[in-house]
Amino acid sequence: MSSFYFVAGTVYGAAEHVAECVADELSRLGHEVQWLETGLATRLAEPSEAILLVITSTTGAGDLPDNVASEFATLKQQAPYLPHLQYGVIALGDSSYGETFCGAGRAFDALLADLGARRIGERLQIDAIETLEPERVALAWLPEWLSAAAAQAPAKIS
Ligand SMILES: Cc1cc2nc3c(=O)[nH]c(=O)nc-3n(C[C@H](O)[C@H](O)[C@H](O)COP(=O)(O)O)c2cc1C
Repeated sequence: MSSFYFVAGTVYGAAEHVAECVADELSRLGHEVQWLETGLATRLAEPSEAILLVITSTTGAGDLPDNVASEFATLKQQAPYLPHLQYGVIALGDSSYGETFCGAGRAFDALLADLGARRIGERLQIDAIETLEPERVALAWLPEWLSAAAAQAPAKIS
């Protein structure tokens, strides 16, 4: 069994639904999921075997959803060094927004990398123009991401 921390940023619920579907699948596979809604910087700085999965939509002009914006700001301000942390990112967006496409997911990815964390696999970007069922895209991506996790973090995936 492996442990995953989940952070879900959402405005209208699509990213939250994706996160719930992915969490259900990880639970079904026997893994443990812990949702981090507050105290993100403190929890991530603690030594842990948990792998972080950030699932977030983008709002405004490349902005973070309100429900994760202050946690993100605190993480950036406290800037804990996170070399023990491995993470993945599922970014929901809409490519018709042009340069701000999936901006919130990209911002989380860049901040975590700046803090010394290591991303597992590639960031998944789900375009609302291409699918009405983002959870299907995420669930199709998950096995490959878990394989990458097993290759990159064998001690953490079992
Ligand atoms: C007001 C508004 C602003 C948005 N701004 C962006 C944006 O800048 N970049 C982007 O990629 N998607 C943008 N989107 C698209 C959403 O990220 C996308 O529809 C996503 O699936 C919504 O997920 P949610 O229901 O979890 O919030 C925007 C959507 C709305 C309604």
